Amino acid sequence: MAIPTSPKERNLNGSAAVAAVVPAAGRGERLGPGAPKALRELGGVPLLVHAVRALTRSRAVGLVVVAAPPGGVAEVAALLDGHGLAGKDVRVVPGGATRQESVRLGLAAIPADVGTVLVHDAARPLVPVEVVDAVVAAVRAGAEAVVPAVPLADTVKRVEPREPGTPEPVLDTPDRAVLRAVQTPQGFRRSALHDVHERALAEESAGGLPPVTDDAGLIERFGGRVVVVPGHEEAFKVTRPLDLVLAEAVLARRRASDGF
Ligand SMILES: Nc1ccn([C@@H]2O[C@H](COP(=O)(O)OP(=O)(O)OP(=O)(O)O)[C@@H](O)[C@H]2O)c(=O)n1
Ligand SMILES: C[C@](O)(CO)[C@H](O)COP(=O)(O)O
Repeated sequence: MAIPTSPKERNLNGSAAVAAVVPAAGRGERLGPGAPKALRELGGVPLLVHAVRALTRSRAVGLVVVAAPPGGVAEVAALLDGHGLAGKDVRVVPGGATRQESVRLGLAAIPADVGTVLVHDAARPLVPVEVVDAVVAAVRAGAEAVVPAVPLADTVKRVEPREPGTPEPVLDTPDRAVLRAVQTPQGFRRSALHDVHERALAEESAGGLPPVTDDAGLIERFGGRVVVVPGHEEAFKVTRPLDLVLAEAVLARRRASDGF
């Protein structure tokens, strides 16, 4: 799949019109023992490189800030340069102890005049560029926060959690028609995302709420509005070993159809 070389969109002063934060500092415990998940390979290439390439295929994305495992900034920067991303505006900063903190640290490295920010998991290596562009378009059309999502294939039940292996009482079965499985990149008006991360940080010192699992959750927590746009089944997150098997199959199918 060729990466278009069209010029990136810039603001009047030449800065990136859209910037993306890629939280990549997780350990990947659910994937099993090994390197940090972002550095695990898919088709011989680290997941992080696939994820950054997926973002840079969008003409709109002019800057990518990667939140790397703490202590791994130089290694990640060298890795990205070694995979043909040296010419792109890709910066690397140390991530944090949670995904929320990693995003906040990545956001802090984005110039103040960038108006639209994406947040995309390094663990979602195969997101099609059409999803990236659709999220950007929805933010540009006025949405404060936008998440790509897909309908659920399984029924979902709310339970009373118990220790692993102990049967869990079912509380209810939400109507699947009103549920969506949320993906990334999530898109935001930069000011909105910055404000909610700062508010969450301020509340943390006062024993605030637990970290959110997605950035749109912070917008909701502080009363903002989030809208869903269609995601894509290939934008799944590599979390467990079977996900890597699926990702290899998807990548092989793409390479076969693209002739390389
Ligand atoms: N402290 C953290 C934790 C997670 N992430 C990133 O957030 C994304 C989604 O998180 P997840 O899939 O949970 O990754 P891990 O935390 O690495 O996985 P696990 O929970 O299995 O350890 C990943 O790209 C991960 O690198 C991060 O930047 N900083
Ligand atoms: C942000 C996310 O990918 C949306 O589904 C998801 O919440 C990340 O969860 P994780 O446990 O940090 O992987």
